[in-house]
Amino acid sequence: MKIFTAEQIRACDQWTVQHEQVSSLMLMEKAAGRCADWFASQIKSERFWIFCGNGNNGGDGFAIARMLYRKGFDIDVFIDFKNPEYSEDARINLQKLKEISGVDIHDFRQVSEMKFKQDTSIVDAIFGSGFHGSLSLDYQKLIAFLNSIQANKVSIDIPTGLSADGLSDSESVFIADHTLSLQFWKKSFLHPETGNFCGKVHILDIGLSPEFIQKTDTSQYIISDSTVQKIYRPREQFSHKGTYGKVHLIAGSYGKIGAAILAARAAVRTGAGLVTVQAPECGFSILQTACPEAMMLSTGNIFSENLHYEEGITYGIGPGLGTESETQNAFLEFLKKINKPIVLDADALNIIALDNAHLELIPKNSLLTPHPKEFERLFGTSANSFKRLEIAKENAEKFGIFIVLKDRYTQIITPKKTVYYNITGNPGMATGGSGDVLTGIITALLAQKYSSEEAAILGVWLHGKAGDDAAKMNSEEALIAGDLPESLGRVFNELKNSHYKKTTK
Ligand SMILES: NC(=O)C1=CN([C@@H]2O[C@H](COP(=O)(O)OP(=O)(O)OC[C@H]3O[C@@H](n4cnc5c(N)ncnc54)[C@H](O)[C@@H]3O)[C@@H](O)[C@H]2O)[C@@H](O)CC1
Ligand SMILES: Nc1ncnc2c1ncn2[C@@H]1O[C@H](COP(=O)(O)OP(=O)(O)O)[C@@H](O)[C@H]1O
Ligand SMILES: [K+]
Repeated sequence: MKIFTAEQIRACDQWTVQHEQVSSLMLMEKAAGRCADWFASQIKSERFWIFCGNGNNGGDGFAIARMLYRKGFDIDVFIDFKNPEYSEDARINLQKLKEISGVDIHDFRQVSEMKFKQDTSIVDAIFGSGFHGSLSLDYQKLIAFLNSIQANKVSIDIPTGLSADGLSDSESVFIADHTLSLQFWKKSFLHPETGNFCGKVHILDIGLSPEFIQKTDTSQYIISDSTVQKIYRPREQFSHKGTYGKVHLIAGSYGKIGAAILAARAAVRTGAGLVTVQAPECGFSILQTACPEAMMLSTGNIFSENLHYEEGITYGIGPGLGTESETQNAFLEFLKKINKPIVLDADALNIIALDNAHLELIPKNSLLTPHPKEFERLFGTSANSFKRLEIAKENAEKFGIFIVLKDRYTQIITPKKTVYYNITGNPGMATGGSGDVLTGIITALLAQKYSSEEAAILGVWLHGKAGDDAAKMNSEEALIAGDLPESLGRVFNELKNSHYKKTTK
């Protein structure tokens, strides 16, 4: 699914009005209808306070107010009495609303004097994708007041004060529990500094032109279920373990053998034909007990100093590896021997980060899976996550590598600077060892002859889905990394079923 800028969304809006049998007023009616249906089916409140601005976001708010009133809800609408200028479609919808005697329209400056009943929901239709600059004092006070109220809060299209494309200049931003975004994801929903204001994002299809969407280029995408279904290949009937590749995980050291176990369990559950763990002997008995499906190769006593290289193996290196000087030397020598894509995580990245020259040793099309701190060690600090993404793009291109930048919405950055955001997963996965599982998953997919790009996209999606399945079983709080490989089976079954549904009657 493509992510468009605010400007592209505006162009899509205009194109739809010019090329399809629909006026901008009808489009607003459709958008408002989808929102009103969502409110009626998802929100328990009997009454709504709807705050409307002077542009089309406000227009959506007026139409939503009318529709919710007709559905039997108690509605109060708040506008800016000091500014009588409206966009054409907002003006028409305000007029329609004024014709309904049961809806009270107030100046928003009166809100703090009004009695607030507990089950009221607050709707923010003040500013949407047309917002720029910062808010005047009156609006800042309004947003501060609304943010201070305990209520269910919903933003239409985008929380007021936020920009669709990145950081905004506004100091005050409406804090929503839900954002009903029209047709598209916006980039700002996907980054921590801005996404925190959106609450849960719901994308409502308002039927904008598929032709425009198809022909308009972008370099940023959401990984949708349909993208993953196209990548996924079910297993072949006449296959054997050799068909599904040999994985070697170079992982674990004294006190961190769990990381190797988690990666190994994930690799066997992701369908690799044969999995071997290269680890120090101190971990052998626990590894062989915890994951008997995997074989072992010794790399030392309590840390790795002697790595084994063989042709035809897919390597995933780093979880719990340690950064002893012997391990550093062994790993860097090992890198020089490899000429096909590998997966590098955790301490493998920390060793590379010790010297910029090490980056040159990474085979082309390899996958690096840093969390933000590891990313900083590799490529330097950045002021915010938008700048970090730009640095990631430059380096992915420069070194011909895929960077899997782990976050709430993990970003995959390709050597061509395309960005894929993953939206599966949940905060339950913020627990030690989740990243080790991802290394096992991606390495197993690479071994099964998925391309680096496919392995990254399918891998992060599967990992997040497994997290969602595990949270359903165990709650986000009680989720532990070891649950993730156990959940993969249900995720694969779902994926396989949707694959066959697409190809059979
Ligand atoms: N994307 C689409 O296809 C559709 C979009 N619609 C709505 O239209 C919205 C975009 O409408 P607009 O382009 O009119 O933009 P907005 O309504 O988001 O904002 C523009 C209005 O806000 C004012 N404004 C902007 N920045 C301000 C600031 N810092 N302080 C005070 N006032 C400020 C402008 O003067 C203008 O009146 C979307 O967010 C969505 O809600 C829907 O009506 C239907 C279809
Ligand atoms: N709030 C969150 N929502 C969704 N996924 C998350 C969240 N926090 C962490 N994750 C995921 O969990 C994994 C954590 O990886 P990492 O930090 O390397 O953990 P570890 O080093 O303990 O294995 C990443 O894949 C990340 O995307
Ligand atoms: K809004």
